[in-house]
Amino acid sequence: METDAGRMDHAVAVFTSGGDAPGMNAVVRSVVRCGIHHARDVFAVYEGYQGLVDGAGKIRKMEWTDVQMMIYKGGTVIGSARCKEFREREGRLAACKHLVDRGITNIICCGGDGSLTGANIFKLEWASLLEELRSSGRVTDAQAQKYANINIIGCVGSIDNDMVYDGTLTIGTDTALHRIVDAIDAVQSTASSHQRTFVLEIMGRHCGYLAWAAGVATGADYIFIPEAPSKHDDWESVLCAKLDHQRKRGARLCTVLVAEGAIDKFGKPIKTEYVRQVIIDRLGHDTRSTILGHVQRGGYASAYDRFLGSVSGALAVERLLRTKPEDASTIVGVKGYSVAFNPLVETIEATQMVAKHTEQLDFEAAIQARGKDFKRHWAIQKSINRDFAKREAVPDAGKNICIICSGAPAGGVNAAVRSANHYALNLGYAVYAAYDGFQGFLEGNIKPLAWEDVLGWAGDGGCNLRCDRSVPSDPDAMNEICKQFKLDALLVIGGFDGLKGIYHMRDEVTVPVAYVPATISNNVPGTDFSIGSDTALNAIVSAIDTCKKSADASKSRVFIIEVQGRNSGYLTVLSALASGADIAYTPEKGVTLEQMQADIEEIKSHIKKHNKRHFVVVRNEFCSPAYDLNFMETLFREEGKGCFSVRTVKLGHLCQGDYPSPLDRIRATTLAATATEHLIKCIKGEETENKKVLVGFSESKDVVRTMEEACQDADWTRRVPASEPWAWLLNLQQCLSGFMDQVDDNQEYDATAGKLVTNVLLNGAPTTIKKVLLQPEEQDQGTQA
Ligand SMILES: Nc1ncnc2c1ncn2[C@@H]1O[C@H](COP(=O)(O)OP(=O)(O)O)[C@@H](O)[C@H]1O
Ligand SMILES: O=P(O)(O)OC[C@H]1O[C@](O)(COP(=O)(O)O)[C@@H](O)[C@@H]1O
Repeated sequence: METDAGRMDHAVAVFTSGGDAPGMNAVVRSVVRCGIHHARDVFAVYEGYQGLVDGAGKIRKMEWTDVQMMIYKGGTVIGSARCKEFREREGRLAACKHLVDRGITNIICCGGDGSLTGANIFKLEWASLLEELRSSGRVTDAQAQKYANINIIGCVGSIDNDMVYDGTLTIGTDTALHRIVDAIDAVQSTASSHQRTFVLEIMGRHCGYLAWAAGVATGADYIFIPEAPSKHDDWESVLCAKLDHQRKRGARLCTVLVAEGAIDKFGKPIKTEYVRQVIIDRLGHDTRSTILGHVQRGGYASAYDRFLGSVSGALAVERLLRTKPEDASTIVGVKGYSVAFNPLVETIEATQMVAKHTEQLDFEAAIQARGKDFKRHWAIQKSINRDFAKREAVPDAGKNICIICSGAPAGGVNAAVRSANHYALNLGYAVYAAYDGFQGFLEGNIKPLAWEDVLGWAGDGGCNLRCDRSVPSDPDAMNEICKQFKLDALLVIGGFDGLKGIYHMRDEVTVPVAYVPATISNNVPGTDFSIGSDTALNAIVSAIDTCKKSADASKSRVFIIEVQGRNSGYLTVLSALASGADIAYTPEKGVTLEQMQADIEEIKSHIKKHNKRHFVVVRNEFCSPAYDLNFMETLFREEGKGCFSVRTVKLGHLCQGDYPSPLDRIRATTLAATATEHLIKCIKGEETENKKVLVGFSESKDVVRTMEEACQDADWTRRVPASEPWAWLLNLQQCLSGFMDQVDDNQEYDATAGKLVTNVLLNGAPTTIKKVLLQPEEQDQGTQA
């Protein structure tokens, strides 16, 4: 059996297969660059399995520069196809031969469950395919021995988010949500003008995730999904009663979403046109329908999908390097900032079970099999949408919850307020709003917030309750206001300073308080994400895309782009990673003159050796107390010595974004509902211990944490958590951009846990890495992009 060291010279191939999904290009880019980083030959297989079967020019060796300017694009630059031949042994035999000829035994397949099933069949059959080729003389004995094993890793590319696995979203889902939510926002504004009802069909043959998520993000009134049809025989009456009620309470429009594969409880398909006709016939609403179709799969990739594709591709390469012949194939799943490798066969089986349960009309099993979060999140959506006028009598009616927005505006805050408001009202609790943050609260600027008041807030940017940065510090004053307004609980939505205030008064404030983190800086301890950070990332990434394209049209230009974030480099690192920027200067690492000079020299060397035309430096507003944007511009221009031109952009408050992103709306809705649920438990006396909590995310799951737990590693002076879970992504960004500075390689890959959560990319001496990154052009001059 060959040794690990012996396998180091085997090449890696990456292909995209099945339905295309935005973010696939980020996977390809990441695999190519990480493979080269590890001194491997990397091939891209064009047109999915068809390329493997056809061989020849469809399997191309990739160089560093071949994957430039592709991260932002939708679809897949290397093509995808549905290939009949690969379903037959003859086709797979041809594929095996083409791979052996090129010394490829490491495969990364980015596709849906069909593609990954094909990959598994290929792996299981590999030995017999090889033997057939050897016995017929098409490969030599030596080749058969050398390439006796094939390693396969899957990355899930599918806009449907239909994989049942340890991983939050599949690649492409978030971008599809951007397209869907944009379309629904647009439709809602015209629908509102004419008081219309719109029925929209959303993709998802077997999976209702897109319809659910789009519904939550846009505040849709009714959602049909395959896994959870209405329990009523006559769903038409239920739908119409709901829409009628909405209208009578003042809603100017109604939105109904129908997943492509929606069915009723008898398994009969629910078609968009039929729904429209029912609404016209029974309610007489002016009702229109729109089938969004392939628009949902197209367009530029969202920031999250670029992040997801980049991390998945890199970690797939890392995993391949450590795969032993006896290891089963795995699928990469990303949750928060950590990665899980899921067993391929079991994952696909679990995924297919959902469709089977649905076919058998066992919907309880279907929604359970989707994963427990889905069931819970579906229930949250239903609670928010429930018709509160018809609610059963609630013992705690007469209790009041007050919402306070603190800090700076962040995309999704209004969705959080809407969610908390509807959730609480539907359970019989009155909701109050404090205007102008804690300042307003302490001044008694508090008013009831009616159900109708927050209509349309799911997609609103800014902060409709108005926020301010004051930090509360007087618990007596807080208690006095609660007493005066008969407030039984507080829901605070905001950034670091509000949390700090609540944390320090936690024992003195008498009412329960739930804190939902919301700031674009993503600097709140106790959570992986804060509301608003995804909107900000998308705004920044889109601005960098524009600058990159402008720079690419010029001859050798460096853009230095300053982003917000205060003492947190989150926005800097994540936007650099997602946009394919070259250099990221963060407050955590700081920036020295020496570092900038080294980077300038590196830029010059890239221009000479790789003929690269543009460079992007992303700097955080606080990355250096001494070297501001103007200084950097002067330094780069002066030391560039005419080799490149320099332009600067200070994004400032544009980082806060305009309309909140789908992810922020969904995160906000879920967190606020979970927080309100917790407050209600406290009011009811069901929760007696943890009455001051932070409701945030851990590995993308919503979690309720005590203030002590959440704030245990808060650095109160720098206003950041002492350990930032995303910190290792700077290493990945550097690896993928080819600009690596001095790195620390102390952290280890945890083989027992099967998890890669550290800077494993940096194993090996930094100087060697740098050299490897610069080698490809020198090795093979002929393959420029
Ligand atoms: N059981 C299988 N055996 C061999 N190849 C398969 C199998 N299932 C799918 N494939 C290959 O994967 C391709 C894409 O699969 P498909 O189900 O269409 O898309 P997706 O990957 O998006 O689920 C197919 O065209 C075929 O080439
Ligand atoms: O609007 P202001 O008060 O000038 O604040 C701008 C700051 O607000 C933020 O957008 C968010 O601030 P926080 O980090 O305090 O939540 C920062 O990234 C930025 O520096």
